[in-house]
Amino acid sequence: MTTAEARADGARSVNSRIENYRNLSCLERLDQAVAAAGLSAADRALLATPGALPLMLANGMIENVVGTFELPLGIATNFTVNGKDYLIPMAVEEPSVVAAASYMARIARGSGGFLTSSSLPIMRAQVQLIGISDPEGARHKLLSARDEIVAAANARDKVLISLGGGCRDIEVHVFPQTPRGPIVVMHLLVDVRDAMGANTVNTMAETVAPIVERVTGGTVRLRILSNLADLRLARATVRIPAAALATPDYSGQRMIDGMLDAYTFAAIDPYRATTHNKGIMNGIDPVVVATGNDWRAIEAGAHAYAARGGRYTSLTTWELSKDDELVGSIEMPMALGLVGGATKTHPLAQWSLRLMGVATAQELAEVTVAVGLAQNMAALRALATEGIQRGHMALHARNIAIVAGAEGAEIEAIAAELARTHDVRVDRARELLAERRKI
Ligand SMILES: CC(C)(COP(=O)([O-])OP(=O)([O-])OC[C@H]1O[C@@H](n2cnc3c(N)ncnc32)[C@H](O)[C@@H]1OP(=O)([O-])[O-])[C@@H](O)C(=O)NCCC(=O)NCCSC(=O)C[C@@](C)(O)CC(=O)[O-]
Ligand SMILES: NC(=O)C1=CN([C@@H]2O[C@H](COP(=O)(O)OP(=O)(O)OC[C@H]3O[C@@H](n4cnc5c(N)ncnc54)[C@H](OP(=O)(O)O)[C@@H]3O)[C@@H](O)[C@H]2O)C=CC1
Repeated sequence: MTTAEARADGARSVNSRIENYRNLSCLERLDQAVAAAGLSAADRALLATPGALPLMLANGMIENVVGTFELPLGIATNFTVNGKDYLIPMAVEEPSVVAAASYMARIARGSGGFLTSSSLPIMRAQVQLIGISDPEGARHKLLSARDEIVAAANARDKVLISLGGGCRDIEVHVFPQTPRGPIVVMHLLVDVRDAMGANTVNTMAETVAPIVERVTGGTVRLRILSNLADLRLARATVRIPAAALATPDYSGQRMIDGMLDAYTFAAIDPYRATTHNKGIMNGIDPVVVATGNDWRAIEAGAHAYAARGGRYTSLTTWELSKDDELVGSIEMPMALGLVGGATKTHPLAQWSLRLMGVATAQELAEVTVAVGLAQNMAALRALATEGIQRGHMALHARNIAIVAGAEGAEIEAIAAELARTHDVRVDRARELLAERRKI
């Protein structure tokens, strides 16, 4: 099944624009999301009841388990990607991330939302070869043995082959001079379908190692995937007319100018690019975590890709179209799975995937980078105008109120006062709490 066919197959009609969502109670938000996404009563119960990850399951996931560590799970609203609406699960500890993504998605849906594409889910596995005096000769021998190597790799994973995946090709990279002598690295290029693919390709790399040694006469050392998944790219673009960005204080054109200046700063300066990309990962990591995927792998791939030209730069680009629209784009590795790893073990990972209604790992990857682009747009918009603190600190104020000891209705009341006076500090929150409790 192609990605497009799978999408049509899994098509369902969701309206991700839920008015007044922020002002509902947690249970009311859950009910609205369950209704909007057509989830079951069991799906509602999974979230409504504490302990979604039973200790017995957690104990089977990692070692020396003593409990579970919970994070808030929020839902970003308003997303339209390729004409289809999505509710986005985001597991994250940082305030203002979910609000910012939802806000930019609201602006973007006015001009059609996000358009995305992706390459096939091809992962690289590396087989390191040492002890060879003629590295170029070894390269040629390996390329001549390509068919045997690919066939041996594919013999290991019948399930993957039956799903249309498998090892497609090899590459050979030569490092003629290293402190340890010449090193040759063979890459297996494997279509891993709907898996993240690490275990899949690692197994293949270990399987073909004896052939690599026999063909070259060298010694194999490492056999492991590369997290620089530069053949497994997901892309998103968004076009925003100036009018959609205007606020009472900033015209749309002034906003675009500010955002383009902010982007250019990230494009030229690695110190700024690192923070800019952190802002992009603010959107991506919460989706990766919520769907049970390996966020270390995604982070490693993202930053290596950002430095691929030998200079660390922005993962997004922002331009002015000839119609004076702001055009944002993102392209980055996105090795996400719908199967494998914790995606099938963690009940909330499965819940999150059902909420999104994604049919393939490619669709998940594309929606996830769209969230990253939205998040970047939010940060640029805030930074280019009023600064990050007003919007972010107003939401962070609730954290500060909790740290100061506020409970129940006190939390919103103290947070509102901290935000109103632009004085979001724990000692101020303690003063306000003491005053309130005296009354
Ligand atoms: C925070 C906002 C959105 C407020 O912005 P605002 O103008 O106060 O928002 P609003 O009250 O006008 O609401 C607009 C929409 O935002 C959403 N929204 C608004 N508030 C909520 C809320 N409480 N709960 C849920 N959704 C919320 C919601 O979608 C709402 O529309 P509605 O659906 O209501 O019609 C804005 O100031 C913003 O986008 N700021 C940027 C925040 C941000 O980037 N946070 C990330 C943390 S900072 C960081 O780590 C990264 C950084 C910044 O360093 C990266 C970089 O440097 O590039
Ligand atoms: N450097 C890194 O990033 C590393 C990461 N990891 C970890 O590896 C895990 C991910 O590995 P991964 O290989 O995805 O997981 P799994 O090995 O758990 O799952 C992949 C397997 O699932 C089966 N499968 C069933 N349906 C599908 C489908 N539709 N598409 C593809 N495969 C399907 C396949 O065969 P079959 O049924 O025969 O198994 C496939 O080999 C993560 O937990 C990650 O943290 C591990 C090592 C290193």
